[in-house]
Amino acid sequence: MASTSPESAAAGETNDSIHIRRLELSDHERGFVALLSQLSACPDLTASEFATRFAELAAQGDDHAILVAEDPSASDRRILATGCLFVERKFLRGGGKVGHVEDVVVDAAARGSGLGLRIVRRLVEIAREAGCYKVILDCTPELRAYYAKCGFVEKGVQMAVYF
Ligand SMILES: CC(=O)SCCNC(=O)CCNC(=O)[C@H](O)C(C)(C)COP(=O)(O)OP(=O)(O)OC[C@H]1O[C@@H](n2cnc3c(N)ncnc32)[C@H](O)[C@@H]1OP(=O)(O)O
Repeated sequence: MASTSPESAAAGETNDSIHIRRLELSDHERGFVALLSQLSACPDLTASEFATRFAELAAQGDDHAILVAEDPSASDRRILATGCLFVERKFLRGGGKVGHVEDVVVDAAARGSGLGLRIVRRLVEIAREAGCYKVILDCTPELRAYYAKCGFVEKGVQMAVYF
């Protein structure tokens, strides 16, 4: 699921010129890491560091998917948005699976046009197709309304230990 296979444009309610697909190795040159830095501290990675992490994630097969959005008609094909799903395999629920949505970010210049909604909806669809019984995520209180639009309901309390 992580890796190089092209993603069909399955999430196209709006903004149809934007293509959503799986992360590719060459996305390092298309500003993928810089885009992530709009979400959290994300120092640049060398091409070699990026390739190492890409290979590690690809080795997780269908348990890890990173989607990216691009405008194929743009000359530089910069990455405009991204979001990640990883699948946790449990003993609970008869060996059930839980999807975790992580690292959702839309480039500041592309926000407000439905791209964030499309990315998250597609990640949820992938989780459903993978047999997950639920999909969960952590976010700040300010993003409640956005994730509600994506179909999420508030549940429980987030706890963390930072190192
Ligand atoms: C699990 C995680 O990764 S949490 C981290 C989320 N990422 C970030 O905070 C990074 C910075 N922010 C962003 O990248 C973007 O603002 C995002 C991802 C939060 C939203 O992306 P956008 O493409 O702008 O959202 P999109 O245009 O699809 O909006 C969908 C709906 O949610 C609403 N919405 C979007 N952002 C917000 C917000 N911050 N607060 C309230 N509502 C919002 C929109 O108004 C829209 O509603 P509508 O359909 O009624 O018009």
